[in-house]
Amino acid sequence: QNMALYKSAEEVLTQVTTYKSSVKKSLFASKFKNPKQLAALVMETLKYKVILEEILEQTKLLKQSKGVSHNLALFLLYDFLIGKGIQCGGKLKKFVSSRKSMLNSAFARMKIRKKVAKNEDLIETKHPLLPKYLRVNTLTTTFKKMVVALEKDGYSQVDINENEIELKQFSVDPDISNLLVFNPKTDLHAHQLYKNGSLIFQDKASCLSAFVLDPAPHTHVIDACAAPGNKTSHLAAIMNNTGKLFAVDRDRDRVKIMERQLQKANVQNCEIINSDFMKLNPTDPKFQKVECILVDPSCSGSGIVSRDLENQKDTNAERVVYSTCSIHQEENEDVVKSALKQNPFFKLLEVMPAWTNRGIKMVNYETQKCIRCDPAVNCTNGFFVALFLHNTVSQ
Ligand SMILES: C[S@@+](CC[C@H](N)C(=O)[O-])C[C@H]1O[C@@H](n2cnc3c(N)ncnc32)[C@H](O)[C@@H]1O
Repeated sequence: QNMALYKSAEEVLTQVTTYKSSVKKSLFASKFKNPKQLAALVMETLKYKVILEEILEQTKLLKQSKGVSHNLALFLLYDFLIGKGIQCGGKLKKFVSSRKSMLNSAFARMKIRKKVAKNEDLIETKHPLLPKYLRVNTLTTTFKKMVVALEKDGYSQVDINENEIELKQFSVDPDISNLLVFNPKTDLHAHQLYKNGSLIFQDKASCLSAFVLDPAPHTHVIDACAAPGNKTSHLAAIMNNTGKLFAVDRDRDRVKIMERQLQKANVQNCEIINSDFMKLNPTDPKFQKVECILVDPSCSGSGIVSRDLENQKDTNAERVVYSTCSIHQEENEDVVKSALKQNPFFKLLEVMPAWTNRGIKMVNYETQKCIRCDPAVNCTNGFFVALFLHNTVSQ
C-alpha cells in the first residue's frame, strides 16, 4: 500500500528532469488520489535533492537495486532519512530497511563533514552565481577601445574558465563576439561605460538569438517581441546600423523603456511598432523586404510561432529564430514541432554545431538541431534557440 505515492512522485520528477513539464504542472496532472501528500513529498525531496544525490553516489545504492530508479530512490531516501519514514510496505520498504545501517551512517558522516546538526541546515538555498555578461556595444565603441578602457580602469583580461574569474578581471566569451565575462559580483551600473551605452548587461543565453539569426548588413528584419530591446540593439549592432529593423511589442510601457534603451545604445536603423505582432499586415509594402524574423515571446502558449511562420507565406522571410528563456519541452521542442508541421516550407538549421547542450530529439523532427542552455551546464540562464530556414534558400 502507498507504493503508488512513490511511483507518482517518480513520474513527476521524471517529467521535470527531462524538461517535459514544470513541477507544478506535473503535480497538477498527476492522478494520485492524495494530491497534498504527493506535493509535500515532491517539494520536500527537491529541497534536499543535492545532498540526497550525494548519498546515492556514495552508497552506490543504485548498483544494488533492481527496479528502483534514480528518481524513485531519491524519494525513498528522503522519507527514510529525513521525512516520515518509508510510507509503504512490500518491496520498497524492504529495499531500504535491509540497508538501514549503511544509509544511516552515510547520512551521519555527511552531516559531520558539512558541520551541520539539523537536517534543515543541509538545504542548499544558494544557487550557484552565474558570471556577469556584458556585451560591448559596437554602435558606440569598438571592442579594442573597450578593452583599453577597462584595462585603464584596473581590469585585467584573463583567459580562464568563466567560473574562476575574480573581481577586476574579465575574459572574452569564446562563443559570442563582443561579449565579455566578469565575476558575478561585478557591479558596473555606476560605471561611465555602462551609462553611456557602451556596455550592455545581457546574459550570454540572451545574446544567442541575434547571434544565431545573424542578419547580413542591409537586410530588413522584424524583432517580433522586442521590448525592452536588448536583442534589438544586438541585431542593430550586428547589422552595423544598416538595413531596417522593425521592433514590435504590444506592451506600451515596455515599448517606452525600449525607446530609451535603443536611443542610449545609438540604434539608428529601427522603427518601433507598438502593436500585437499577430495583428500586423504581412502584405504591408513596408514589410516586403523582410528576410529575417526574431521571435522571443514571453510565453509560447499562444502558439505564436506557428502562426508567425504561416504569415510569412506572404512575405519573403528566409530566416526565423525562435527563442525562449524556458527549459520546458512544451514551450520549446513541442512548439518547433508544431511550427514545422504547419509550415512544411520551413526546415530547421543546425544552430552552433559545436554547442553540446542540444534540443531534445523528437521522432521525425530534427529538434536536436536546436540548442539549449542550462545554468548548471553552460553558466548562463536557461534558454532555447531554434533557427528555421525557408526551403527555397540555400544554406
Ligand atoms: C521575453 S520578452 C522579450 C525580450 C526582448 N526580446 C529582449 O531581448 O529585450 C517578451 C516580450 O514579448 C511581448 N509580446 C508577447 N506577445 C506578443 C505579441 N503577440 N505581439 C507583440 N509583442 C508580444 C511582451 O510584451 C514582452 O515584452
